[in-house]
Amino acid sequence: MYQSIILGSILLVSLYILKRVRVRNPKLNMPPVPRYKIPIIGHTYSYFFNSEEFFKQCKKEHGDIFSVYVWGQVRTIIGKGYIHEILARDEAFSFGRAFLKRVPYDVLLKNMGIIDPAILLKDYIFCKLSFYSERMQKSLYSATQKHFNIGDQPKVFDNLYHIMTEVISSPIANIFIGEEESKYDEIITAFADFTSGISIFLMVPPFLDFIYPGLHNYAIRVIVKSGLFNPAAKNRDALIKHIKKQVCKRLQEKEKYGNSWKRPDDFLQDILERDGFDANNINYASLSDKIFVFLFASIHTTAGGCANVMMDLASRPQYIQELYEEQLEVHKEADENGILPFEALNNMKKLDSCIRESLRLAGHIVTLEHLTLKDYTFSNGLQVPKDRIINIYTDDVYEDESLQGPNPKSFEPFRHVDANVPASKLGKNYLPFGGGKHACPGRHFAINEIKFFMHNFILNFNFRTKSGKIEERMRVGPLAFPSSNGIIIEKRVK
Ligand code: HEM
Repeated sequence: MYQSIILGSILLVSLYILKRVRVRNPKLNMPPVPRYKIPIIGHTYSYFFNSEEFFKQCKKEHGDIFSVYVWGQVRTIIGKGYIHEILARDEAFSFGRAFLKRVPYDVLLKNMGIIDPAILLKDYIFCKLSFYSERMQKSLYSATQKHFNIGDQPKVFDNLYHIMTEVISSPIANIFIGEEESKYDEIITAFADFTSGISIFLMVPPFLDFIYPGLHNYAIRVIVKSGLFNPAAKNRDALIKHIKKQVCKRLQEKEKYGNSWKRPDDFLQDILERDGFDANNINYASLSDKIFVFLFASIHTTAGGCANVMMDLASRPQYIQELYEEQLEVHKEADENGILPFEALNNMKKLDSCIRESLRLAGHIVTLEHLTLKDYTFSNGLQVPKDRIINIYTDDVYEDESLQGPNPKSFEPFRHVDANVPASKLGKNYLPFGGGKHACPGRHFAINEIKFFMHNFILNFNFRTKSGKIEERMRVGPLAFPSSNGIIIEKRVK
């Protein structure tokens, strides 16, 4: 027993020393590392429990680029002066590779094959935003009716993020696997459950990396492979069942109607045709994983964005009336079924500004994790090695008056109305969608969804926080998530 403890301790200390040697790579002009008191723990405590103050202090002492020692590894933090280098140099910094270190998609979606999600989405979905607008509105409207089904009495809703993953899963299912299958609760639950499952990978801090860098990733891969926690395996059967049903139906109809068959418009049909559809050899596991890969990117982010906008307004109900008046005016453009023309989105100026403000103040202190693909020298001469985790110090951007205007951290929903900067417009003072070549290609799609959802929500309901106070974001270390506290919703008397 004692022997194992002694051996274990020697191993830990050796690993620690080895890691420190790597931190001080003598060949590179590395960013400064602030002093820390406890070996192995390093800056982890301040990073996790006092991140806002900790990073302010680090920046004050060390400038725009510095490294911190957390979860047993060194990561480099990039302040506002150098963020553009990370976003512009995709040969050196990768958001996707850093994401894979946290979420093992290669194991979760092992049947996916090689695809470029951004290109597929651009080719098949984002070029048809106006075409999909009516379906997006209808499915958002019916999902809202279902999930915010209240009578004449006010009702409390807790955990908006959870509810919104179900609401947003509805238009996503409609556009990705078709109108018919999106009507099944089983599919909506599978989409939402997969999304919430993946978000857990991002929320769990990599404790095991204290023992050895990379051990956390190794452990989660084992857990996923063993099936102990695998949101894709859990929901794959449901997705395959519905895809199969659709594919069989489409094959039969195509056979029956020949050239007069009206091909359904959705992503499923697009990728079937793109992959040289062989009716006798359909790989359903591969098809389902190709759909899964888009779900987290499109549902988690948009549901979180919606939940934040709702909570920000519920916290400040004094702004809702002005937004209501704007939506009433916009709604005059709706047809007899309540469907707005695509162009009506441009007239929701105040709502758009409010959404931009909510995304701007999402609350992360550092975020947009990237991984270095090679040794890199910043324009100030500091260097980082290959395989280094890089975090962008977003709070540095959002608390800067010269970039944001007066009271930069206060939520002012109409701050952007006159500035002609819609919520989807990227800028060096606005980073929710990243930037550069890999800036989120789904941002217009996402903002449209949030606007259509909020349009109906504001027209139909009054809402306020249950606590009667401003609800802040839920903080997990330097990251922020929508508050899970309740809001009270009641039907608007028209
Ligand atoms: C409010 C909602 C959303 C937010 C905040 C968001 C945020 C982001 C961010 C920060 C990135 C990384 C950008 C970078 O590397 O610089 C990204 C990438 C991406 N997003 Fe979004 N996103 C949202 C909605 C969506 C939606 C609805 C879709 C798809 C329908 C989508 C698809 C993607 C894809 C495919 C990428 C990878 C782009 C690439 O690597 O080239 N996103 N998103």
